[in-house]
Amino acid sequence: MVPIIQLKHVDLAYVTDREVTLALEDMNLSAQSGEFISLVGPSGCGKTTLLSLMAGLIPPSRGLVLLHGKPVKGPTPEVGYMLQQDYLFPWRTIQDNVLLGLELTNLLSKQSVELAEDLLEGMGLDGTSHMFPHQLSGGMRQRVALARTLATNPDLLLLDEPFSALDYQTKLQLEDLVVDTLKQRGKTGILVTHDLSEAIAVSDRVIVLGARPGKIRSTFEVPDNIRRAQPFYAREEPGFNALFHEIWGELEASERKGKT
Ligand SMILES: Nc1ncnc2c1ncn2[C@@H]1O[C@H](COP(=O)(O)OP(=O)(O)OP(=O)(O)O)[C@@H](O)[C@H]1O
Repeated sequence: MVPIIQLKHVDLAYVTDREVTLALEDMNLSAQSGEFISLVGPSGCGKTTLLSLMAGLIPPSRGLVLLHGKPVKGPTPEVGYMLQQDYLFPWRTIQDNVLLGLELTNLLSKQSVELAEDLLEGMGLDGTSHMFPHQLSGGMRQRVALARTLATNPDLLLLDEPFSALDYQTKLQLEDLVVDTLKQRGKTGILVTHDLSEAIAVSDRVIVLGARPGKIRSTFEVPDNIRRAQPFYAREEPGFNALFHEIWGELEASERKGKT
């Protein structure tokens, strides 16, 4: 099967008039449709850069980034991006925020309002359509951001630490919601996180990147019993702690290598 997203021998160098920073070197990565992958690694190893490449926000300096087997030429509605901050527009209603992506891509239709209502209901936010972002809690705003990302019906969702600014309870609830929503819709998710237990609880695979220039250091398949459990309960499954310690060891080794 053609992977939904694939990076082949990708280098990414940031060039400024002062210096060249090689953020990624010979990166090879692919995700199959419906998979959920987490990327973990030391600060500055290129995780966000990797998502920016997949989102078509920056082109690779070398190599290929392929979406459904075709080179990524720029941002596309097929790829959704969710960040740590919700970036809702404070002057727009919740409904208008949800519909922003459709509006920007000229895809608004008579059915759009209904779609926004359905998405908000799916996020447990019925009745908020005509409210404004400041009237919602941080967790609710992040749900609106998820609804907005889903409104354009992307095949691939890129998630850059979307839960890290939330309190612990809300974070666990949102992890469940995101995983459920993606599974139900058969979407692919790629999550960047600094929270290793979150990475294991939500993913099919956890990929550990080495210190800059980022490369894949190792890949861990999450066992079936953990994958099948809801993220909240996955943490209690047999084998969870052992896997956590194994990946933690890799992360520590990767950090140490970066400092030598
Ligand atoms: N626009 C840019 N111009 C120059 N260098 C950049 C730019 N963006 C990122 N970098 C550098 O590229 C490297 C990778 O950055 P990136 O943000 O992808 O790492 P990260 O793994 O996501 O980090 P963190 O976990 O701290 O968020 C870092 O050394 C960073 O300083």
